[in-house]
Amino acid sequence: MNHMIRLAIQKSGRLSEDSLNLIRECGISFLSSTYKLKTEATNFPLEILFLRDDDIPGYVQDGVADLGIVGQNVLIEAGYPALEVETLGFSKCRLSLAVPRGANYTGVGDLEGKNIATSYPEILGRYLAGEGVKAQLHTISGSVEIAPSIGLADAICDIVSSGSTLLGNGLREVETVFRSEAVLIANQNLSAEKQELLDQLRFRMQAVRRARRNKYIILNAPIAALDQVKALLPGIKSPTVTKLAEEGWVSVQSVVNEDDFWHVTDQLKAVGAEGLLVLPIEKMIA
Ligand SMILES: Nc1ncnc2c1ncn2[C@@H]1O[C@H](COP(=O)(O)OP(=O)(O)OP(=O)(O)O)[C@@H](O)[C@H]1O
Ligand SMILES: O=P(O)(O)OC[C@H]1O[C@H](OP(=O)(O)OP(=O)(O)O)[C@H](O)[C@@H]1O
Ligand SMILES: [Mg+2]
Repeated sequence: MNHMIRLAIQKSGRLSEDSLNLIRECGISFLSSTYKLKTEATNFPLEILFLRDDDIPGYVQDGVADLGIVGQNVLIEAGYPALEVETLGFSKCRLSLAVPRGANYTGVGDLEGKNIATSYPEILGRYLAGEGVKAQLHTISGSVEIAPSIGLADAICDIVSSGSTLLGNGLREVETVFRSEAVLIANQNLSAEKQELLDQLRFRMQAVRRARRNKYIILNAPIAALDQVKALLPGIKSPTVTKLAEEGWVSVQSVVNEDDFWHVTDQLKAVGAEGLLVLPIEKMIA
């Protein structure tokens, strides 16, 4: 009986570093080198395959790999949405339509009858059908942003993050077609043993993600402001409150969401909190 689970990740590209970091932050150790396309973890029954990202959904669907990490854009384009089991919060980007900066564009209807270059004909085709627009799609596998300037297309649909590639190629983003982030995908017919390993991995990944989204905060506050501080820092169950040696003051320890951090800090200071210390959290198990 094979009790090892096989995870496919991108060999080199936008997903690689964050995928490797996530596995390591889950407490899994392994040796990796540029030339080795397969490695085994030393402290978890996990084998890691290093592949082109486009091949990962098909391999997981067929059971060649049990698990994979890919962008939702690649997963949906490949036609296997049901394989997704966990969003991972990195490699966030969008698939957008763009036209030459000077082109007259009033709405998606303007693309009727036009040539559009893309690496995502399935996702784009569905989007345009939903908008009732008929266009000619030219599928190219990379450097899509060059297409209008060499007369290959009137518009493009490709991945955008900062927008610098569009800017550098004289293009203007006009419609968001799809929003994407990295996801963990899994074969749908895993053995009971592999399902158990997947559950363990998901548990660890969730603890890592939760920890990344939160900070540990320690502060001093006058006892008179304690109720307001508690309301601002509810923590996981409730904050820890200990007396300071100085009369009339307490130390409060709690957890705060990164997104709320600056807003909450301003309010804490406004009610008299002092000496705030903020620490990263390594793992967070609810
Ligand atoms: N600029 C970006 N910012 C954030 N995420 C991105 C960006 N570009 C791509 N991604 C995400 O990362 C995934 C991999 O992108 P990458 O450019 O490395 O793919 P690729 O060139 O097709 O790689 P491969 O050689 O493995 O086929 C994309 O499918 C997308 O989900
Ligand atoms: O909006 P931006 O921040 O400029 O990012 C968008 C670019 O990033 C990706 O390409 P990448 O740089 O990964 O190169 P690739 O074409 O080799 O995949 C994507 O295909 C876009 O071209
Ligand atoms: Mg690819």
